[in-house]
Formats: sequence, C-alpha cells, structure tokens
Amino acid sequence: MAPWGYSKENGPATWHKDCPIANTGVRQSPIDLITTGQTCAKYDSNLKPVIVSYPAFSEATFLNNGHSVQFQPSAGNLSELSGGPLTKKYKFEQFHFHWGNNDSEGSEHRVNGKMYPAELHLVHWNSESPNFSSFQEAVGSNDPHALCVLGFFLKVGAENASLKPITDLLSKVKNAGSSVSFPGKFDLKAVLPETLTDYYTYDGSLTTPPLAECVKWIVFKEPIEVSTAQMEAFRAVDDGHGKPITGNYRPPCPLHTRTVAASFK
Ligand SMILES: CCCCCCc1ccc(S(N)(=O)=O)cc1
Ligand SMILES: [Zn+2]
Repeated sequence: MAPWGYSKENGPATWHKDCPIANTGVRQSPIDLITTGQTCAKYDSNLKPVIVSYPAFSEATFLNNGHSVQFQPSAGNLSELSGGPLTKKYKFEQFHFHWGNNDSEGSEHRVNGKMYPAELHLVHWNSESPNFSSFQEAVGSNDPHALCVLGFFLKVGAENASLKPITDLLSKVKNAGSSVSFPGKFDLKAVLPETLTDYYTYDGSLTTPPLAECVKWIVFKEPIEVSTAQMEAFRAVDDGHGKPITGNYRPPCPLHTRTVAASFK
C-alpha cells in the first residue's frame, strides 16, 4: 500500500486499511470542540495553568517528511512540560504543523465547526513512566497518557517574529525528505502566549498513522497570529509527489463517550 498521505488515494478515508483503529477507535483525534449545548466542553475549576520549561534549543533538525514539517531538537534537550491536567512531567520531542490551501481550512481541531488556517502541535512524552523510556516506546506502550500534545491554532494577522526563523526556513526544506540543521538557537517559549491558562483538554490519539490512542490533548483557546506571507510559505512545501502539501489535516472524529474539559468559563 502506498504510504499514507492526504490525497484521494492515500488520505484519511483510506488509513483504516493499514490502521483499523482509524474506524474502530473510540478515542480518535482530532475532534470538533463544541462550546455550547449537550456534548459541550465542561468547565473544570481544578484545571491549572500549563507549565512549560523550554530553554532555547541550540541544536535541532528541521525536516520535511512529506506530510508535515517537523522541528526536532537533539536528544540532549531538556525541555519539559507539566501542570494543566497532567500529573507527571513530560519531555519535549518535536513540534510540527498542519495547514490548508486557504485561510478557511487547515487546523485539525475545530471550535464549533470553525477551522483555523493552521495548527501547531508540540509533542511530548511522559518521562516518569516505569513502562517506557523513549518517545518511540511511549507511542507503542498502550498507556492512555503516554503522550501529551499541545495544540495552538494559527490565524492570519501580524507577522510573527518569533516564528520567522521557522517560516524563513520552509523554502530550504521544499523537497520531501529534505532536512536542514537549524542554524543558531530557537526560542519556542517566545512563540507561545504568556499565560497558558485557557485550554480544552481531552483523551485522544495521534492524528496520523499509527493513530495510537495514547495522547492527552491540550488545545489552547488563544490563536497565535502569523502573516499571510508566513502562511503562504507553508503552502509551498512539497509532498514528495511534486505537489505542494495543501491540506495535511485529518477531519474531526466521533467523540463517542468522551467528555471535553475546559479550563475557562
Ligand atoms: C514511533 C513512530 C510513531 C511516530 C508518531 C509521530 C506523531 C507524533 C504526533 C502526531 S500528532 N499530529 O497527533 O501531534 C502524529 C504522529
Ligand atoms: Zn500534528
């Protein structure tokens, strides 16, 4: 079977062939975050702010893997995540993006059916579990919270100076399979809103194969602004079949018996 992707032939509707959980899973991601009505997100006053400790990365690889662009620091990185709904400390693994062909589509999560032009995912794994001691092992562990992914919506507005080092690098990884070592330091903390207090959180999965149901999702209410030019830079990245990646987002999945908690009213 051709490797998975986002085209008609190998896109989300075909993933069940290699990954049955795509259709049989009851905690698949992404989802539509509904804020009013029956199945809406429920305010939980016990939810604390998310705490990140992201010292500037000094060594990292920026890669176009044909279905996204991914920033992965070298193994020595000490970036950590805790707080929010988490009871353990998580280690940073990588961040990557999902985007669309125009500003009305591109994010994986939706809010009352609304899509944003892109979504940033910061991927972490539980570094305090006795059952695994690497990201790869965490993914295969069947632990319901082996991973924690922070999701941030991107919306079009002012140029984002903190993300400029990343969007300026996109032309260097235009071809699928290409990667560059990230020049200099990158301050991820500067990309994020100051206070990480307002978010939705629920139990879900990876949004791409293997679609493992091991993710505690934390999706922030506050979008991050990027300029039109920065959005366009994502749309020029190729998918390995001589075409730009113009929509690497999975449609929303059924909630089943899950509830979504909100840290804000
Ligand atoms: C051990 C091999 C598995 C690699 C799984 C890599 C992966 C990480 C995050 C996401 S996402 N979009 O849910 O944040 C999807 C896939
Ligand atoms: Zn993702």
